[in-house]
Amino acid sequence: MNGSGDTDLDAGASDVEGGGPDGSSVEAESADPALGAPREMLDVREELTPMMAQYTDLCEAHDDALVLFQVGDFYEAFCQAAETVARVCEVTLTKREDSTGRYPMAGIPIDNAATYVERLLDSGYRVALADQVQPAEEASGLVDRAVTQLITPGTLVDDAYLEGSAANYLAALVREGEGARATATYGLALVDVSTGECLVTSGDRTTVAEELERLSPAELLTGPELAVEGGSENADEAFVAEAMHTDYDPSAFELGVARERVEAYTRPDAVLGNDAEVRATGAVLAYAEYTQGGDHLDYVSRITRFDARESMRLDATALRSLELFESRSRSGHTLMETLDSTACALGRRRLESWLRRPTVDRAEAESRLDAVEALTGAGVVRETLHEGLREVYDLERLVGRVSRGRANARDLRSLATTLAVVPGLREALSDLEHDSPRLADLTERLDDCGDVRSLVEEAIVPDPPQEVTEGGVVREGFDEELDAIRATEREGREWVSQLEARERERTGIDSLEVGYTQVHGYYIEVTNPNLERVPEDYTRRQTLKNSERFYTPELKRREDEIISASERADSLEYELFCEVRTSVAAEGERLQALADVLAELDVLVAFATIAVDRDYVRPTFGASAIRIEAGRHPVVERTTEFVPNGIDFSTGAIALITGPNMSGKSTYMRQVALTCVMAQAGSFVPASAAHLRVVDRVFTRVGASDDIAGGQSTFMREMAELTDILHAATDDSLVLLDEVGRGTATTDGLAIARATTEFIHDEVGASTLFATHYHELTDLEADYDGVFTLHFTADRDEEGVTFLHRVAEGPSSSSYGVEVARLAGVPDRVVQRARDLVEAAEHEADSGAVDRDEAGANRSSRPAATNGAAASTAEGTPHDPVTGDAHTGPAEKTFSESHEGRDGRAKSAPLPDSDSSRGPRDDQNHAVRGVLDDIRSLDVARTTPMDALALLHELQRRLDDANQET
Ligand SMILES: Nc1ncnc2c1ncn2[C@@H]1O[C@H](COP(=O)(O)OP(=O)(O)OP(=O)(O)O)[C@@H](O)[C@H]1O
Repeated sequence: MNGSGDTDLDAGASDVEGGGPDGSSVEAESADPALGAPREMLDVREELTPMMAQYTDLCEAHDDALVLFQVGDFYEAFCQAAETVARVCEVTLTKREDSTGRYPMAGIPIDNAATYVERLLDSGYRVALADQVQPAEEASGLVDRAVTQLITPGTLVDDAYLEGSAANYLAALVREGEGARATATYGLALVDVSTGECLVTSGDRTTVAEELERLSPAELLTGPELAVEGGSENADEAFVAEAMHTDYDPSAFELGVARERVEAYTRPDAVLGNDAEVRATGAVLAYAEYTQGGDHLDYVSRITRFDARESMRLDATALRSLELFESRSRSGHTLMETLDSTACALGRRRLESWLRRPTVDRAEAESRLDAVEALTGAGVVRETLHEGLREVYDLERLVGRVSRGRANARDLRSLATTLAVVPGLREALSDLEHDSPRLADLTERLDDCGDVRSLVEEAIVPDPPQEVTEGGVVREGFDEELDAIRATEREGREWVSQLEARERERTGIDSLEVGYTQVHGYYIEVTNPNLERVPEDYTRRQTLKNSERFYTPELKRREDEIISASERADSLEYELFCEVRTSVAAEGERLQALADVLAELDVLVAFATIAVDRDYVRPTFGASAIRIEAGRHPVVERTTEFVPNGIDFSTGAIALITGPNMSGKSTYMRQVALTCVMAQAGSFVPASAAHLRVVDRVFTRVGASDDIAGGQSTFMREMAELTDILHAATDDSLVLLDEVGRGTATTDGLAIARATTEFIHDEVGASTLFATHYHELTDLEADYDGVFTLHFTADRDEEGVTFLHRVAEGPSSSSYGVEVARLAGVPDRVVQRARDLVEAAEHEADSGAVDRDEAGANRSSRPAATNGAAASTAEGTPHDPVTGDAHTGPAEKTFSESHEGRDGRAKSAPLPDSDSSRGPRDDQNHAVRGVLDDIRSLDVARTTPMDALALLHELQRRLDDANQET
């Protein structure tokens, strides 16, 4: 372990934080008494026993981690660390007493250490395993101990800690460039220490923050420039990562140091990337090395630079609301889980990566789809490939272990088993090579690494033991010297095994027995009554109650021979095993390349199998608008009898969707997005036909109730997300808006919804699905060519409402909100009262509509609509967001209604600063002046986007109020 120098954690950094993987912050490490040398031991340092002095030294050298100190079969912790271990691991707190004092002590059994270490990791600790690195019998006094592994959430390598096959990333983040954050370049590097995968990207703050969220590392290192006065920049919303935050040695982030390290991991002609990328990569590799014992990590041989624009952008909100990897519903199902019919861990990780980053390269998507199509038509081949791939072990992690010198003989046999599968896969694929260039290429790249396989199969026994130092690992015939030693050992044992019969015959003692004990070795046992018949060459070894034990000079000689042969065989076997492991490690790159092919093949086979089993169709890509026929939601259809619904954006880019609650609007919108994600990942899609265009980004603003996190009001959060969408969406984006504007007053909400639709129509052009309970919004269809309406239907009879989950053209007439309330169990009296109110409102609306039509004021003209929110609001009818009922009334009526309080009284109170002697126009001018003054006095440089939004909202409200007062 390299505990000092340039790879040491910055011990002096008092702001080093240990945050739990759950993102919870824990005390600064320097303040956590469980870390570092125990104070009570430091006080008596000179008098400490050698073992306690060793413990103190190791704690001091690894003060970023909780040190677990091997004492025989246990890992021990002392003092405050013991108290923490006892509490977190729920083990007994005991005491250790010596001449210097009594120290709290807690121990965990080494055999079962993983369970306890995991608990410590979950509590936000890094764990340093201080192992005995010298056999106890060789030590003349104190046994040597050293930290052999630093276990941190982002650098896990042991299957016992890693959750399934998912990637586990350590990330480093840096900022390059002085000046405003907005103009700086951010660099992000991630490494999965278990597999050697390394990803690097850079870009502006938003892009990099998004990638950070998308790849969701378990641990995050930040460059020193990101630590700002009063806390870390990571506290800033853009970089909220659910990762443990580690401040690492700043020198590792220095450009020169980082460049040197990155160069050691890349080919001489490799393009290293910009300074931000180099610094982030250098730092992430330095820390990865540090945790793994300080050595270069040979198996990290594929540093992949990527550009966020190469894949469909999906921010954390989109990932969450589309339930790609995490479910928010009770069913607990996700897209990943629904599509995961992969056969091996390699494939599972690749599937996750393809879904997390669907390609925007049409040729790449088409090439994957060609391969899937070829496989859908070849059931037997598919079956053969799937069965073969089921035998494939996690080759990437195996290679990682081999390369770190941590693989045991079983790992090598697993590797050989995996390689043995490859010829069969090649053969199966040879039938399909002509149908898909991609499959042909994969077949070509399927290197069975026959030399590696032969080496392992010749060297290692088929079912080797877990331990590699105790013999029984190397195969007969692999090494002449080993065979000779083993022959000696075998001969010796055979001689001993026949000794009993020989000696019985020679002495005439029928009860004579030959045996062996660990302590005394071989013996000849004679019971007391037969002692006088013992021959002269017997020497007494041990006296028991009823017998004596003896040895002969020949037995002693044979015993020494056997023991020395056995010891020599064990150590020679270990030596040979290590040689084999090193030879395999030297082929790491080839094996990783094979892993890459197997991973991809597995996903393609899985996609094809699912496509056939679930009746998916191959999507086509083109420049024209998205058209999906009889589309389904891939996850919901697994558990529900699903009603297919299509979408056709060729009639317009913006679909306004109305319909009762629970009718299927959200499901419908999500299924369109999921179809695009799946297609760009390379999968067939759940539909009868799908013509798609490559989507650069999916935006979701879905659900108003679930965003209270982050301390912002729901509405603020909703508006912030809307801001992001309106700024960043392009005409290649897909935007899902679910009830935007619901979080505020009806008038404002409708105004915002309308203005948003207009803006997307005029400025953005993105394919947009907008589910809304503001039925007034559907009027926009008449004003804008690009806007069309859809609605969900339901049957209503005396029994109540039956949702048909079927989409149809045009706006809906009613949304049956009251019936949903009834279904949900709202008391009858309330339901009945609500029905009466709805009826009354509908009645009023009907008569109003007649008036309005007669007055010729039924539709706003386009110029009026583009006047913006205030104009739209004035025209819009407040819509009950709870029942969702639509009842288009006369503009005049709506207008006056919107000024009535809940008690029905007109809101005629003057604005606080209005002068009652002034006329309405004066009031309006006064309000406008006030707004202008406020804008002028605003310090733009010091205003955050959120403050600006809030202010804008407030100013709009004031203008609205003034407008209405006139
Ligand atoms: N096409 C469909 N076929 C069958 N069941 C469906 C379909 N679409 C939705 N459902 C089911 O209907 C229920 C309601 O769907 P969803 O949440 O999409 O409705 P909604 O209109 O968005 O409701 P709300 O307005 O209350 O948010 C869900 O349980 C879903 O599983």
